[in-house]
Parts: sequence; structure tokens; C-alpha cells
Amino acid sequence: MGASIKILTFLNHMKYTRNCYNKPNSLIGFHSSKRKYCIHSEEPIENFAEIPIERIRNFSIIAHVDHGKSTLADRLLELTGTIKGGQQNQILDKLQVERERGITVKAQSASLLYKYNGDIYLLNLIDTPGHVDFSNEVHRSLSVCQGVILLVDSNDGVQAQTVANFYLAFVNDLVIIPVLNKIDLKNADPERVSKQLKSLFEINPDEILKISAKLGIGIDNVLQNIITKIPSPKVDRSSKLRALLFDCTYDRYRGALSLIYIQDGCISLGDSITTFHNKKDYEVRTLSLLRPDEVRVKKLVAGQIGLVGCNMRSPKEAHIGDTIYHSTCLIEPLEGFKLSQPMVFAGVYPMDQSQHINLRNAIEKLTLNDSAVSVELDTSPALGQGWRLGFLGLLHLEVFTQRLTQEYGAEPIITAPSVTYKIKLKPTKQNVKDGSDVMYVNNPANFPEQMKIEQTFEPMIIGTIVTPDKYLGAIMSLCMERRGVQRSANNIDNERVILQYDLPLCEVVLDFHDTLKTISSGYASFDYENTGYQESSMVKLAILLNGTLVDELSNIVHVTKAKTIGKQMVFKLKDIIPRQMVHIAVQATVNGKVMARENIKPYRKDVTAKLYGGDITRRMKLLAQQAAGKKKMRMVANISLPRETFIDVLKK
Ligand SMILES: Nc1nc2c(ncn2[C@@H]2O[C@H](COP(=O)(O)OP(=O)(O)OP(=O)(O)O)[C@@H](O)[C@H]2O)c(=O)[nH]1
Repeated sequence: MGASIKILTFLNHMKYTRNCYNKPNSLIGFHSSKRKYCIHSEEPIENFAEIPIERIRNFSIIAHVDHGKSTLADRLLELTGTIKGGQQNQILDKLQVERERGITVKAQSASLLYKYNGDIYLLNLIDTPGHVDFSNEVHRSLSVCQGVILLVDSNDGVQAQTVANFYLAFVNDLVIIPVLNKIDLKNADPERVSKQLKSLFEINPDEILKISAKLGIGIDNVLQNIITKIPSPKVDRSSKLRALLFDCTYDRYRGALSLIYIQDGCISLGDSITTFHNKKDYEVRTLSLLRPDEVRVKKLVAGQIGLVGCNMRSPKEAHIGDTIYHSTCLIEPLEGFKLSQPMVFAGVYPMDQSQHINLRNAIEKLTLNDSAVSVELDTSPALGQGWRLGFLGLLHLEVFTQRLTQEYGAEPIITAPSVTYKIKLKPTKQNVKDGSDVMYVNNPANFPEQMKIEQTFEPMIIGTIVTPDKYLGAIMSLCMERRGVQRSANNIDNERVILQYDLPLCEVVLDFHDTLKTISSGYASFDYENTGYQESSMVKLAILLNGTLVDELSNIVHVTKAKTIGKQMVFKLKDIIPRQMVHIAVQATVNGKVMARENIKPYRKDVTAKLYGGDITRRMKLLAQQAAGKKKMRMVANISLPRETFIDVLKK
């Protein structure tokens, strides 16, 4: 989300939007059109490049998770004759992981042709994910759009991501078409949800479209609004080529395929092009429009979105946000876009080192398709060489590792996730001189010794929660438990409340969302933004073997097998531990001082130890907190994970 919006409190958001919407030329300045339109594009156009700029519309569908984006995309594809009716549902959710989980994780685009008032229009649609962990996909998509459809479930009403997405579109100066979906549902209450949109965003209820994407009701009206409300792109076809590389996929035969938005000029087969980032030259081998499958074309012109294949062999050559231009021309690069920084980090290692190269290739190719993931080399004494990957959240981590397995056949071992801490070291002559007194650590193994640390800072977020008011008490307790500080609480209508809390990121990335869903029977929704670092005091947990500190528990990659038996978590330690009687203990320290220690039993000769995962960590934390005389502290080791997650991660 843009920097300006980050610093606004929710109340400021309100003030800000009110002011803007009161302007006569507000973004949602609808004017009724009496023009006739035709449902299908009956005459397929041979040459897409001939469609004038005035008849191009680039738009995205944004919404909270499950509000029906992909279903609406299906109907738009059908109604414009791009696909036949009755095909597979959620056609733009192409990945196996998307189909299995029923969520969109990857923005997909499709070029549709639609005949309106006798003219054929080219509509470039981008279907975006709804889950907060994939907000980067929304950011990127919006950078090539002039308008959005803000879709809201008329039963669920406005949710946390509706709010986040609205502001995202708003600060990007995009035209917003508000649409209420699922009006066919028995409990749908479009009037109530319209009032929410009015009270939160000053959207005039008369301007809100009401549809059922599932039953195909009101879709023609959506198409008509796209054409009449969203402006055509501001591009120049007579200028030198400038194309924004905004997404990428890897094709086994054709190398990296770049999804580009042509800002200026045109690009043709055989052209010699250069990427601004690494100044490498390529020949254009293939050009395609996505409908939604590839349709080869000879030329793409300004205003269009298409796929270019130019024999980029290494995935590293395609930089998201890069500008592509004709090799012989001098150009100013396009602005690109600011992407969110990874927040959750985990070690990824091959099962054994013989699989190292395969896993490396898989990670390289997949990060090409998911530019939000950061990659650094990492080494573990137990697992050898691997990587430390950064993700936008836990679901992002899960989806990425699932894709590694499903799409590339890799079987990585994933360590427990952690966040990045900022550490101010005690000053020494050297570190003050060379400025190395501040360090960022996202790997528990690299945490400096406590005696060297002056202050530890942890990443904070501002969380937005939308909930029916009957769950308010439970949600406030949860936020307090997670060391949250309330910023605001406002009513959206008679039943719903919107809350804002400052929370430590580490308390959120792991099981916060799941717990919130559980205590609100699934009705509360959550979204968050990074707000920087804040000082923290913490309990550090470590494991002791025969009295010697072996490892932080979070770095429990020394475990080869883990399974649950009843409430117990049973894991088998790696053979770095001698096959003899061992004493295992967990120790909690605060600022380097041992506050609590507890033996774990039983163990067997085969070094199988039994740990009550969640219980022991909670108990240790409590003991350490009491000993330190503090009420709320956090643990540096990630063993406060819900047991299932912990085990899931270990199993991989
Ligand atoms: N009754 C009803 N159900 C709908 C309608 N539109 C979508 N759904 C259902 O709502 C669920 C979610 O729809 P999707 O289209 O996958 O939602 P989405 O917003 O793309 O979800 P994410 O990609 O996960 O963010 C599916 O079960 C759809 O069948 C509608 O108009 N009426």
C-alpha cells in the first residue's frame, strides 16, 4: 500500500475519503448511459493491434477473499464469448494449489473482446487474489489498470480486505466500480451492505451494481459500466517502445515468458529489445494475448497487455518492474512499482544434498512467477546447504512450498518460520566506526549472544479487523493476549465494528488469523500493514542435551521425523546426538539470564523424545515472564506455533 496511506489512522482514512468524495469529479463519478450494447462480440477481430486506444479498458477485480472475483471473471469471459459457458469453474485459477485450496494466489490476466454500441472493445481483465498474503499481486496488477471492480459479498458485507483494497485503488487514482455480489443468497442484504459502503467510503448507493456472478445476473451491466466509467489508458503509440514487465512465468521450452503492459510504442515479432535493468539484448520470438490461453499475435501496441517470449534462458534475467525497449533507442525507464517486503522467513533445504541442484532450479523458476519471495543462501550444520526464503505470510509460505512440490517435484525440508528482528549491539570502537552496530536477523541461528545486545526491536503492524459486534469481547482479548494496543474502534453499521490494533508481527504471522476465525465462527476478517520496528523484550528458548546448549528450539531442523500421538508430539532427533542415554531439557532465558529450565521425558535409547509441543512452550514462557517480573513478553523461538502448524512444518 502506498506510503501516504500507511500513516493514516482509520479515522484519518475516513476524513480523507470524505473530502475527496465530496469533490464534484469524484472517482466514482457515475453518469447513466442510455446507449445500447450487445452481449457478445460476434465478429472475432483478426488484428488486435488495430483496436484504437479509446476502445481499450484495463481493469482489475478486487475484493475480500471468497467474495466471488474468480466467478465474476468466469461470467465476463463467457459473456464476451472468450470461453464457452459450462466450462470448468474459476477458469483463471489455473494452478493446482489454487484449485485444491479454492483460493486465488496468482493474479491472472485475460483479454476479452466485447461489442458495445457497434464497436469492438478490448477489455484486459486481471483477476487478483483476495488473501492478505498475496497483496503484492494486487499491487502489481493495479499498476497497469485504470479502473477496478470493487466486489463485495452482499451477505458478508464489507470485510478487512475490502477496506484495504478500496484504499489501494483509491491512492492509485483508479476509477472504482462498486459491485455487490451474491444477491441470490437467501441472507443477502444488499441494502445493508450499500449503507456500509456509504458510511465507510462515501459511495452513493445509487451507483452500486447488484449482481449474482454465480447465476449470471447483472453481468451485462458490469460490462457496460467498465466501458462507460473506466477511462482508456493514457499511452502513446507513436513514441518509442516502453513496456512494463509486470509478471513472469517459466516455460520449459521457451524460457522466461514476460507479461508486459505496453505504455508507449509497439513491439513486433523479430524486434531486437533490451531490458533496462541488465541491459541485455533479446530477439522477440513470440508475442501472445491471453484469452485466457495464449493466442499468438504478430504485434502488440500501446495500451495492450501481452506475453513476450524472447529466449530469456535464465529466470534471473526477468526483473519484475523492469522496462523493455527497442535496443537502438534511448528511453527513460518506467517507474515500476514498490513491492511489499517479505515478513516471514524459513529455511528451505533439500532432503539430501544430491537434490540440491534440482531444488535450486525449482526455487529459481518459481520465484520468477512469485517475485514477492526473497532468497538468500543458508547453511545448517544438520541439513547442509540450503536457502533462507522470505514470504509475505504463513499462507504464502505454505502455498510456495506446495507449488515447489506440485509443479517442480521438489521435496524440501522447511524449518519453522520466523520474522526479522532489528538488533542494536553494544557499542564497540569497531562497530561504531564502520556502522555495524545495527543488524537485522531473520534466522534464529544468527541471533547474537545476549551479552552483546543493547536493544532488540521487533517488526510491528497495524491490523484492521472487521467483525460482528457479538465477537468483540473475544477479539479484544485475543489482541491483548498478543500484545496488541488498540488504535480505534468504530461502528460500520448496527451490527459490525471495525477495529485497528498495533500488533507485533510475530504474534500475527503464525496463528492469529486462524484463531480469529475460530473465535468469531469465521465471521471476522483481518488485514494488516507493516509499520516498522519497536523495542521488544523477549524470552529466548533453547534446548539442552546432557546439560549443553544445543540449539534454539526454533531451529529444530535437527529433527528428522515428527508425528503426533494423541496430544503428544513425538520427534526423532538427528544422529548428531550420540545413541546413548541423553538428558533433554528446555531452558528459557530473558536478556541472557536463565529464568526457567525443565527436563523433558521420557526418552528412549533411539533418541526419540516426547514433547508436549504447545504446552511446554507456554509453560516455559509463563515461568520466564514471572521470573522476569513482566506481564507480556514474546519468545524468540517459534515454538509458540500452534501444534498443527509446527508439525506440518516439521513433516515437510
Ligand atoms: N450463491 C452465490 N455464490 C457465489 C456467487 N459468486 C461466487 N460464489 C461462490 O463463492 C465462492 C467463492 O467464489 P470465488 O469466485 O472463488 O471467490 P474469489 O473472490 O475469487 O476467492 P479468492 O480467489 O480465494 O479470493 C465459490 O464457492 C463460488 O461458487 C454468487 O453470485 N452467488
